Amino acid sequence: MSYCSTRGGVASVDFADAVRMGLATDGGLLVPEALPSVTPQTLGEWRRLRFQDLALEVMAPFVGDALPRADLVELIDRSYATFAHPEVTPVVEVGDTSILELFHGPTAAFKDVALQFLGNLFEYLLARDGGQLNIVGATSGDTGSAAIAGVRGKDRIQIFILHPQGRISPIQERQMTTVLDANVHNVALRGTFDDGQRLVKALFNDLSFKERYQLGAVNSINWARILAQMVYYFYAWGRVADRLRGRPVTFAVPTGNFGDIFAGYLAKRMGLPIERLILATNRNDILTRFVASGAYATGEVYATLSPAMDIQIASNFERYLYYLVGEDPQRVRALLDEMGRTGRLRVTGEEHAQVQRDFTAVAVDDAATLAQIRETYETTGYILDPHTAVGVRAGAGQADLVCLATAHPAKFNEAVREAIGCAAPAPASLRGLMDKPTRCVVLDADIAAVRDYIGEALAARP
Ligand SMILES: Cc1ncc(COP(=O)(O)O)c(C=O)c1O
Ligand SMILES: N[C@@H](CCOP(=O)(O)O)C(=O)O
Repeated sequence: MSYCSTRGGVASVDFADAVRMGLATDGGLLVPEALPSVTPQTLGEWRRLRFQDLALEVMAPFVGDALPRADLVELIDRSYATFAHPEVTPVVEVGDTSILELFHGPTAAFKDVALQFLGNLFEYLLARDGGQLNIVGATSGDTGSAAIAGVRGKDRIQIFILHPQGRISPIQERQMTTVLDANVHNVALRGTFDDGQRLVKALFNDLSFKERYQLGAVNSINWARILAQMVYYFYAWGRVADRLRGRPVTFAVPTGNFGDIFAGYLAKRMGLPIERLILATNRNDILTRFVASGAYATGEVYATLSPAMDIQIASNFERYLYYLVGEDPQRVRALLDEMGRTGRLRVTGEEHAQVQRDFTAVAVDDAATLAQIRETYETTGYILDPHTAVGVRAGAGQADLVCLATAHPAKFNEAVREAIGCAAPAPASLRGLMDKPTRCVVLDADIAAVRDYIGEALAARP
């Protein structure tokens, strides 16, 4: 399997190089040169596989010859052994809604599904091929701690995580800043998540800096993130397939950077019978407006009760554009140039009609988020986290629905308390964090400040 860039400047890269490259060197995002198809017969065989065996089947064609199959098996088994649930990502019935629980990993959010795997994959590639990796990532709260948990204490890896100061939940902040391993560097940025993501991309686009410091990516710009996230769409379908009796499934996906729902989109393109993908946003509704109007136009970022989705520029939107315009890199470049010049881009009427066939988009504000947490609790006793509540609300009334539960509610107990008057019990991984010592620096959202900090931190290493 080979990978190419959405902007046409990189081609024929194998899986291992795609993972190491992170952002493509032409500024685009790496995508498979051809997507494998899954036949109904294969789906039938996959239906009853346990999560780890299914992960192997889904991932193997994308990994190709870059890793021996036995090594991939070992990586997958080790990555999911850290999950607290034997099924890894179970589907539970809550009233008449199926909830795909993605929060049983070490940091209690869906990011663990990909980042436990990616951390082990980086370690494997470095041990096999040599070299060092200096990870630079941006987080709106969950990627950061999951990435840190994936690589803390690992040889040959340093990790720098930028989070927006004061814009993530207290628990999310502590999950990162209480990790005191020498290879972990937390930065609170005076700015928004979008500022952090812009800086990370600027550092990757500075090719001499990227090469000199051997930068690696843990955000969903890294293809391995999307690949690992595809697995649970197949898994969830397998869990509900008997009940559906041949009807296609609909997924509701709380969306910010568009990585999670994009994985579902690719699963559908591969042949998974998905009727609708419901794109659920909070008040930061740039994607919802795009689906409604065909115009993607940035606006102000609002702080909401689902802060991990307080995002304007969704990284993986570029990957979707690539498929929407018929895998034409020139067209992708033209649309992105328009975006760069004017702050907005517009697709054609025909493309817009396709967008509306691909997604149903719903924006859910904080009041409706709280109402959903309350309603679900009162009718079923189940506590939703605010991001999941956005998805459940957006999917209300849809038949054959599976909602992705992207975080454990105890990560957002301020919102949970406001909704139901009590807190969600915390899993062991979230207990005691507020009493631990922390380490973090505060920087301006300025490329020179971040570049200097990384250079100095790496120079100071023994
Ligand atoms: C809890 C939670 N839900 C949903 C999302 C949105 O996912 P994505 O950015 O892949 O669209 C995020 C952040 O990515 C998150 O942390
Ligand atoms: N919501 C995310 C934002 C980063 O998204 P990613 O999927 O590209 O890593 C977070 O929690 O950090």
